[in-house]
Amino acid sequence: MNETPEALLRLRDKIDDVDQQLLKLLAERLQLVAEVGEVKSEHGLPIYVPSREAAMLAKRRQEAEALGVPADLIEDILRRAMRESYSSEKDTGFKTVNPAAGPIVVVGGNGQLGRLFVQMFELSGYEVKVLGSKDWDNASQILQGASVVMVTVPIAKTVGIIEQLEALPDDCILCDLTSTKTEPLKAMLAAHSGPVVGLHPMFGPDISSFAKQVIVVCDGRNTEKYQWLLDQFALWGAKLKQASAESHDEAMRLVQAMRHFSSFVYGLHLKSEDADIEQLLAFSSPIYRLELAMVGRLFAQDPALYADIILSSPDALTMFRRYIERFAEAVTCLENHDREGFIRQFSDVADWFGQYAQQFMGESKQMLLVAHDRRHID
Ligand SMILES: O=C(O)C(=O)C[C@]1(C(=O)O)C=C[C@@H](O)C=C1
Repeated sequence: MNETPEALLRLRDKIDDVDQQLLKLLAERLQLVAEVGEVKSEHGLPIYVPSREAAMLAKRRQEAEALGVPADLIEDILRRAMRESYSSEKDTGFKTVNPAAGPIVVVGGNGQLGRLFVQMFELSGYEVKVLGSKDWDNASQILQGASVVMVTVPIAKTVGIIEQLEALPDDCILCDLTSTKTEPLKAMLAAHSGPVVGLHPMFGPDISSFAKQVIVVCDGRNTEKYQWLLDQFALWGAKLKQASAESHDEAMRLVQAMRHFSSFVYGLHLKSEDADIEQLLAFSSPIYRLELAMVGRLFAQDPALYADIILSSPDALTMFRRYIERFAEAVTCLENHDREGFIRQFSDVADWFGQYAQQFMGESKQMLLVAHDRRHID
């Protein structure tokens, strides 16, 4: 075995020194960000400030280039640092947008998503009560004086639970976090005569902060009375996207039902083919590794949740049938060795994607680079 040359050892020592200086600078940045968090929670300013980020990144990129440092390198580092900023600033707490609000009741607040909202409301200075499955005997007491009742229970139970809510204070905001919106919204409007809003957080409970996370908002009734709740979410850094319940549910057919179902079938196919995951991993290209991660992560989660998400999506099954037909047609095209036909269809789809194809090419390239950085090969 070759000895490590003395010159290399000396250079590595110097690199260690530089990395330690970087570490100290990062610690200093984190400390400043913690102070920013204090100032923001005192003044009620949002965690996420896209204009500041864009201006700062543009400036640093310019300065990097002047120093012969790749601009993408400093952007990667700063974006990663800002992810820490979001979660650090979250821990300092948030201004209470509506200090006069009575208790916030989270129905299903012991579930994972429920717990996340309980934590965020508490960090924002509200009194929070949980109405769990074992608390229904005391429901009227728990709901007394509530300013918000947030329903976050499994999809299949949502409408039943909403119908079970009785004696809500007239001006209390009734909202839900279910991943379908038409039926829950209808049920909420029927159960309550006060402000109603349907919400769908487009993320799972494992996020470290709400910064840049999307919440779909479907108006039910009395927008002006629930606006403070949306303002509170915005302070957490969330991006609110207004939609009708129907258009939301239609989009979810593709965003959720189709997405999860095709991952499920691909997993089923791998299992049925008795694929050797070790070998697939060893031979995988970066994009296949990402595909395995995307499919495999489904099977680390609750099957009942996915069954409910897929089954609750209106008309998803008829769409799956159309998908199978297209799949079969595409196979037939190949069986017929119709290379021209395949290329023609490919080009038609490419035209349909238009400029998004290039955009997705760029985005996925970035993801692949990050995934590759994390790779360790012995
Ligand atoms: O400058 C701010 O407002 C911050 O909160 C700090 C910071 C950063 O880490 O630089 C973090 C989040 C914002 O989106 C912008 C910048």
